[in-house]
Amino acid sequence: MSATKELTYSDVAEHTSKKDLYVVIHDKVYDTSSFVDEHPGGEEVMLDVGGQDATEAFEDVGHSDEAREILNGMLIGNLKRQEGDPKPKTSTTTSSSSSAATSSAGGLGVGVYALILVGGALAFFAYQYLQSSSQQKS
Ligand code: HEM
Repeated sequence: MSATKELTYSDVAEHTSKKDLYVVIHDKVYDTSSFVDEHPGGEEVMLDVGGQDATEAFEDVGHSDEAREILNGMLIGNLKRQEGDPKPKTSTTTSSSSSAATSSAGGLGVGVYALILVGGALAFFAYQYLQSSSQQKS
Protein backbone atom coordinates (compact mmCIF):
# COMPACT_ATOMS: atom_id res chain seq x y z
CA MET A 1 0.00 0.00 0.00
CA SER A 2 3.00 2.28 -0.12
CA ALA A 3 2.68 5.39 -2.24
CA THR A 4 6.37 5.39 -2.93
CA LYS A 5 6.33 2.42 -5.25
CA GLU A 6 8.76 2.88 -8.12
CA LEU A 7 7.47 2.20 -11.60
CA THR A 8 9.22 2.49 -14.91
CA TYR A 9 7.67 3.73 -18.12
CA SER A 10 7.39 0.17 -19.34
CA ASP A 11 5.53 -0.79 -16.17
CA VAL A 12 3.11 2.08 -16.71
CA ALA A 13 2.71 1.25 -20.39
CA GLU A 14 1.16 -2.10 -19.46
CA HIS A 15 -1.89 -0.39 -17.99
CA THR A 16 -3.79 1.08 -20.89
CA SER A 17 -7.24 -0.42 -20.65
CA LYS A 18 -10.25 1.35 -19.20
CA LYS A 19 -10.39 -0.99 -16.21
CA ASP A 20 -6.65 -0.73 -15.64
CA LEU A 21 -5.43 2.71 -16.56
CA TYR A 22 -2.20 4.28 -15.34
CA VAL A 23 -0.97 7.72 -16.27
CA VAL A 24 2.17 9.68 -15.45
CA ILE A 25 1.79 13.31 -14.41
CA HIS A 26 4.80 15.27 -13.20
CA ASP A 27 6.81 12.10 -12.72
CA LYS A 28 4.19 10.52 -10.49
CA VAL A 29 2.15 7.49 -11.38
CA TYR A 30 -1.61 7.45 -10.95
CA ASP A 31 -4.10 4.62 -11.27
CA THR A 32 -7.04 6.43 -12.84
CA SER A 33 -9.17 3.33 -13.47
CA SER A 34 -11.78 4.32 -10.90
CA PHE A 35 -12.11 7.81 -12.32
CA VAL A 36 -12.27 7.31 -16.11
CA ASP A 37 -16.06 7.02 -16.10
CA GLU A 38 -16.50 10.11 -13.95
CA HIS A 39 -14.06 12.38 -15.75
CA PRO A 40 -15.93 15.57 -16.71
CA GLY A 41 -13.69 15.85 -19.76
CA GLY A 42 -14.77 12.42 -20.97
CA GLU A 43 -13.20 8.99 -20.93
CA GLU A 44 -11.81 9.30 -24.44
CA VAL A 45 -9.10 11.80 -23.50
CA MET A 46 -8.12 9.73 -20.51
CA LEU A 47 -7.81 6.57 -22.57
CA ASP A 48 -5.71 8.52 -25.08
CA VAL A 49 -3.02 9.16 -22.50
CA GLY A 50 -3.37 5.79 -20.72
CA GLY A 51 -0.03 4.17 -20.00
CA GLN A 52 1.78 7.37 -20.94
CA ASP A 53 2.96 10.73 -19.69
CA ALA A 54 -0.20 12.83 -19.43
CA THR A 55 1.43 15.89 -17.85
CA GLU A 56 1.04 18.11 -20.87
CA ALA A 57 -2.53 17.01 -21.61
CA PHE A 58 -3.48 17.50 -17.99
CA GLU A 59 -1.85 20.92 -17.61
CA ASP A 60 -3.00 22.26 -20.97
CA VAL A 61 -6.60 21.99 -19.81
CA GLY A 62 -5.85 24.04 -16.71
CA HIS A 63 -7.45 21.61 -14.31
CA SER A 64 -8.78 22.96 -11.02
CA ASP A 65 -7.40 22.33 -7.54
CA GLU A 66 -10.25 19.89 -7.10
CA ALA A 67 -8.99 17.94 -10.09
CA ARG A 68 -5.54 17.89 -8.50
CA GLU A 69 -7.00 16.55 -5.27
CA ILE A 70 -8.76 13.77 -7.11
CA LEU A 71 -5.47 13.03 -8.78
CA ASN A 72 -3.69 12.89 -5.42
CA GLY A 73 -6.12 10.26 -4.25
CA MET A 74 -5.15 8.01 -7.13
CA LEU A 75 -1.41 8.20 -6.58
CA ILE A 76 0.27 4.82 -6.57
CA GLY A 77 3.94 5.64 -6.93
CA ASN A 78 6.81 7.51 -8.48
CA LEU A 79 8.10 7.20 -11.98
CA LYS A 80 11.54 5.69 -12.20
CA ARG A 81 13.24 7.09 -15.27
CA GLN A 82 15.50 4.90 -17.28
CA GLU A 83 17.87 5.69 -20.10
CA GLY A 84 16.08 6.12 -23.39
CA ASP A 85 12.82 7.13 -21.75
CA PRO A 86 10.99 10.12 -23.17
CA LYS A 87 12.15 13.39 -21.68
CA PRO A 88 10.36 14.64 -18.59
CA LYS A 89 7.34 16.70 -19.44
CA THR A 90 7.30 19.07 -16.55
CA SER A 91 6.40 22.27 -18.32
CA THR A 92 3.10 23.88 -17.40
CA THR A 93 2.66 25.74 -20.68
CA THR A 94 2.62 24.58 -24.26
CA SER A 95 4.82 27.42 -25.43
CA SER A 96 7.78 26.49 -23.27
CA SER A 97 7.58 22.83 -24.14
CA SER A 98 7.22 23.49 -27.85
CA SER A 99 10.12 25.93 -27.82
CA ALA A 100 12.22 23.31 -26.07
CA ALA A 101 11.30 20.85 -28.79
CA THR A 102 12.19 23.31 -31.53
CA SER A 103 15.54 24.16 -30.04
CA SER A 104 16.56 20.54 -29.69
CA ALA A 105 15.38 19.75 -33.21
CA GLY A 106 17.17 22.85 -34.51
CA GLY A 107 20.45 21.90 -32.86
CA LEU A 108 22.08 20.93 -36.12
CA GLY A 109 20.66 23.95 -37.93
CA VAL A 110 22.25 26.35 -35.48
CA GLY A 111 25.61 24.64 -35.92
CA VAL A 112 25.37 24.92 -39.68
CA TYR A 113 24.50 28.62 -39.45
CA ALA A 114 27.46 29.22 -37.13
CA LEU A 115 29.76 27.48 -39.61
CA ILE A 116 28.50 29.62 -42.49
CA LEU A 117 28.89 32.79 -40.44
CA VAL A 118 32.42 31.97 -39.30
CA GLY A 119 33.41 30.82 -42.78
CA GLY A 120 31.95 33.98 -44.31
CA ALA A 121 33.78 36.20 -41.83
CA LEU A 122 37.08 34.39 -42.54
CA ALA A 123 36.62 34.81 -46.28
CA PHE A 124 35.79 38.49 -45.83
CA PHE A 125 38.90 39.22 -43.79
CA ALA A 126 41.11 37.19 -46.09
CA TYR A 127 39.76 39.23 -49.02
CA GLN A 128 40.42 42.51 -47.20
CA TYR A 129 43.92 41.40 -46.31
CA LEU A 130 44.72 40.42 -49.89
CA GLN A 131 43.29 43.69 -51.17
CA SER A 132 45.34 45.82 -48.78
CA SER A 133 48.56 43.91 -49.38
CA SER A 134 48.17 44.18 -53.13
CA GLN A 135 47.53 47.94 -52.75
CA GLN A 136 50.72 48.36 -50.75
CA LYS A 137 52.78 46.73 -53.48
CA SER A 138 51.69 49.05 -56.24
C1 HEM B 1 -5.58 11.91 -15.20
C2 HEM B 1 -6.18 12.61 -14.30
C3 HEM B 1 -7.26 13.62 -14.56
C4 HEM B 1 -8.10 14.07 -13.60
C5 HEM B 1 -8.09 13.68 -12.13
C6 HEM B 1 -9.01 14.98 -14.23
C7 HEM B 1 -10.02 15.64 -13.56
C8 HEM B 1 -10.87 16.55 -14.12
C9 HEM B 1 -11.87 17.31 -13.42
C10 HEM B 1 -12.16 17.20 -11.93
C11 HEM B 1 -12.46 18.12 -14.30
C12 HEM B 1 -13.56 19.15 -14.01
C13 HEM B 1 -13.00 20.56 -14.15
C14 HEM B 1 -11.92 20.82 -13.14
O1 HEM B 1 -12.13 20.55 -11.93
O2 HEM B 1 -10.85 21.28 -13.54
C15 HEM B 1 -11.88 17.87 -15.58
C16 HEM B 1 -12.23 18.49 -16.75
C17 HEM B 1 -11.62 18.29 -17.97
N1 HEM B 1 -10.57 17.44 -18.24
FE1 HEM B 1 -9.66 16.27 -16.91
N2 HEM B 1 -8.71 15.10 -15.56
C18 HEM B 1 -7.63 14.28 -15.81
C19 HEM B 1 -7.01 14.09 -17.02
C20 HEM B 1 -7.34 14.74 -18.19
C21 HEM B 1 -6.64 14.59 -19.42
C22 HEM B 1 -5.42 13.70 -19.64
C23 HEM B 1 -7.24 15.36 -20.31
C24 HEM B 1 -6.78 15.44 -21.74
C25 HEM B 1 -7.04 16.39 -22.56
C26 HEM B 1 -8.35 16.02 -19.67
C27 HEM B 1 -9.26 16.89 -20.22
C28 HEM B 1 -10.26 17.55 -19.58
C29 HEM B 1 -11.15 18.50 -20.21
C30 HEM B 1 -11.16 18.90 -21.68
C31 HEM B 1 -11.99 18.95 -19.20
C32 HEM B 1 -13.10 20.01 -19.35
C33 HEM B 1 -14.42 19.35 -19.47
C34 HEM B 1 -15.51 20.36 -19.57
O3 HEM B 1 -15.43 21.38 -18.86
O4 HEM B 1 -16.44 20.12 -20.31
N3 HEM B 1 -8.37 15.61 -18.34
N4 HEM B 1 -10.89 16.91 -15.45
